[in-house]
Amino acid sequence: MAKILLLGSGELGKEFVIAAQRLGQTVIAVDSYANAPAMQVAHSAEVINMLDGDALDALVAKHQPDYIVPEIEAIRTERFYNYEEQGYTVIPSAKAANYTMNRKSIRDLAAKDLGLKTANYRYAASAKELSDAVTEIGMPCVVKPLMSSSGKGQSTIKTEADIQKAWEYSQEGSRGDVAEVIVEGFVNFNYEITLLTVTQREGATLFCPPIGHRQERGDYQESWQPATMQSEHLQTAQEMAKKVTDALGGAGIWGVEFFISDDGVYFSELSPRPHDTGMVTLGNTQNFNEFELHLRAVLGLPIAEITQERIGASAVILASDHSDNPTFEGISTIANAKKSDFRLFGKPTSRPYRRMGVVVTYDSKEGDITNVTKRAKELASKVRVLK
Ligand SMILES: Nc1ncnc2c1ncn2[C@@H]1O[C@H](COP(=O)(O)OP(=O)(O)OP(=O)(O)O)[C@@H](O)[C@H]1O
Ligand SMILES: NCC(=O)N[C@@H]1O[C@H](COP(=O)([O-])[O-])[C@@H](O)[C@H]1O
Ligand SMILES: [Mg+2]
Repeated sequence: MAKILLLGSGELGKEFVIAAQRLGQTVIAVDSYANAPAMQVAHSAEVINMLDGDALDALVAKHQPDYIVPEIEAIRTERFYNYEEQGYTVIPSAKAANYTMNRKSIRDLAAKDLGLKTANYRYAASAKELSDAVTEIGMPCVVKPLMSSSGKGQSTIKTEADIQKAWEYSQEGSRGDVAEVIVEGFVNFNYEITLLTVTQREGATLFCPPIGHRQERGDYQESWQPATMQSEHLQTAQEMAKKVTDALGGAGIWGVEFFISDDGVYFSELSPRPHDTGMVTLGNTQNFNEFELHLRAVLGLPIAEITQERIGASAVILASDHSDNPTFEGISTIANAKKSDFRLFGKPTSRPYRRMGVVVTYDSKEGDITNVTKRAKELASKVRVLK
C-alpha cells in the first residue's frame, strides 16, 4: 500500500484520488484552502501555502510519502530536488515539476535545447520591456505571466493601446513571486490538440489518441477525442512529446499541447500531470482514463496498451458570480440526456469563470465527433451555477 502526497486538490486531483482509492492506495490531499475537491475523497487533508518551502518541507517530513504528486503549478518546486536527494519519488520528476511551473524554463528547454518549433517569443519584466518585446515580435501577440495557468493573466495585444492593459492584467493574474511575462507571436493555427503521453519507469512511452479543444480567455471550453488530424502531424507531435518528456524525465501522464497550422506543428507547453482537456476520457473513451493511467505510471504498474473504446467530448460548467454557497440549476435536464454523464466538483466557493463541473458525451467509434461535441456544449449550457 503506497502513501501518496497530492499537492493540489482540484478536480483533476479528485479523479486521481478516486482512481487511487479503487486500487487501495492512501492519499493525503493538500491545497491552500479547506474542503477542496480532492480532499473530499482522500484519506486525510492538509491546508498549507505550497509556495512556502518551509511549510512544504515540514509536510513531507511529517508524512514521509512514497510518492509526491504535484497537481498544480504554484508550488515551491525548487524543494523537490532536495526531496529526490533524500530518496523521495517526485512525480514525474523534480525537474519536470520545476521546469513546467515557469514558462521560461520549459520554453527555453523546448525551443533552444531541444530545437522544437514554437511561436517566436521574448520575455519582459516591466511595461517598458513589454513594449520593446512587442516591437520585436510584432502584433498580434500573446502575453502570459511566467507563472500562471488556465489563462490567468493572459491577453492578446492587437494594437499599441493594448500594451499597458496587457501588462497590468498579467500582474493581476500572476501566481508566485515573479513579475516577468512571456510575449509570444500569435500562431494562426487551424486547430490545437493535447497529446496525452505516458512515461513509465520501465517500459515504452505511450500515447493516447489526440484530444482536440477550444479555448476562450486562455481556458478550455470543450474538448473531444479523437481529434481528426493528418497522420504525419500526429507523428511529428508524438516525436516532439517524446523528446520533451525524455528531457524532463520520470514517470506519469503528461498533457503535451500543440498548435497545428499551415506551416506545421508547434509545441506550446505541457503539464506533467493529467490535463484539464483530458477530462474527456471520463466518458470512457479509452480503456483507462487519464487519471487511471497517471496512477499506474506513478505506482510503476505496467500498462499493456492504451486503446480507444469510443469517441467522446467534454464541455465545462462555469460559474458567473462570486458565492460562498454555489448551487446548480438544470442538473436533472442533463441527467436525463442519453450517452452522457457529468461531474460536479464540489468546490466550496465560486467566482466568475471558475470551473465547477464538466459534462461528458460519447458515442460508438462509428459516431460523428462534431455531433458529440455539439451535444456536450449544449448540455453544459443548460446548467447554471447559482449564487
Ligand atoms: N502564441 C499563441 N498563439 C495563438 N494562441 C495562443 C498562443 N498562446 C496561447 N494561445 C491560446 O491560449 C490558450 C492557453 O494558452 P496556454 O496553454 O499557454 O495557457 P495556460 O494558462 O498555461 O493554460 P492551461 O493551464 O489551461 O494549459 C492556448 O491553448 C491557445 O488557445
Ligand atoms: N489548467 C489547469 C487546471 O485545470 N487545473 C485544475 O484546476 C484546479 C484549480 O481550480 P480552481 O482555480 O478553480 O481552484 C487545479 O487544482 C487542477 O485540478
Ligand atoms: Mg495550456
